[in-house]
Amino acid sequence: MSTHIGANKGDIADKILLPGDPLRAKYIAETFLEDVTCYNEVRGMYGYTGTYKGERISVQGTGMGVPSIAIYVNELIQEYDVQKLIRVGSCGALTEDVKVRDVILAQTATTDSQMNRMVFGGVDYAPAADFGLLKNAYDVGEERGLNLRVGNVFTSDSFYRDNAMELFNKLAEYNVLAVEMEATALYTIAAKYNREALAVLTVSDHIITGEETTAQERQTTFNDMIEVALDAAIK
Ligand SMILES: O=P(O)(O)O[C@H]1O[C@H](CO)[C@@H](O)[C@H]1O
Ligand SMILES: O=c1cc[nH]c(=O)[nH]1
Repeated sequence: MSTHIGANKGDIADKILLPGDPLRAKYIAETFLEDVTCYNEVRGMYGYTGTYKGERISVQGTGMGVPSIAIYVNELIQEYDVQKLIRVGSCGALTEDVKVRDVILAQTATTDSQMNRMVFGGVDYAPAADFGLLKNAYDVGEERGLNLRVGNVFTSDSFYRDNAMELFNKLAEYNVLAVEMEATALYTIAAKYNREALAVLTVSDHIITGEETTAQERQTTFNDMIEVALDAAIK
């Protein structure tokens, strides 16, 4: 057991999907995996291991925000030796050319989180996706005919902020495609331990146009995102 994960060594596969919502972890395990076992219920942050197309793979909820995902990613790497980590999350679009239901592969993650500043002092470290995983996910998405976008996302330390549009318009001007809350931490911690990481994100709403997806649409596009992530992980 690690501090926040109630699994024994060996219970967790070397490849893992990481949704923010633990109930999305349950949905992924029940819908896409076979021979599933639940290895974690600590804090209701469900974790499951099963097989996908014959390959062993796990899925673990991370909670929302940098401090929460950082706990799970640190423990998954240091205590359970996980090698490939793919976040599967939702995001809000910032640029006009990104549409709701699009799937975004986060090539890098701009952030206002203090996490890297605590490590690098005055240097602005640029957290980046693993190129092999990014390429796999892009190829898989293309084969499926999905409208995939690749680029910079903003990992925000707060969901609600004063004068949000001022910042969001500036980020859009610099071609930051969308806002979410975890990718930067995943990429930085994975880099520290020389592991492969990627964030695959579904656009659930558009910050600029106000467009939103219905629950049914979110389900369908989440399925596209999950299958891209699963196929990229085993490719
Ligand atoms: O859908 P998830 O993976 O939780 O991701 C997004 O949704 C949450 C905010 O509603 C934040 O965690 C953000 O990153
Ligand atoms: O607008 C959004 C949508 C999902 N996640 C976020 O952080 N913001």
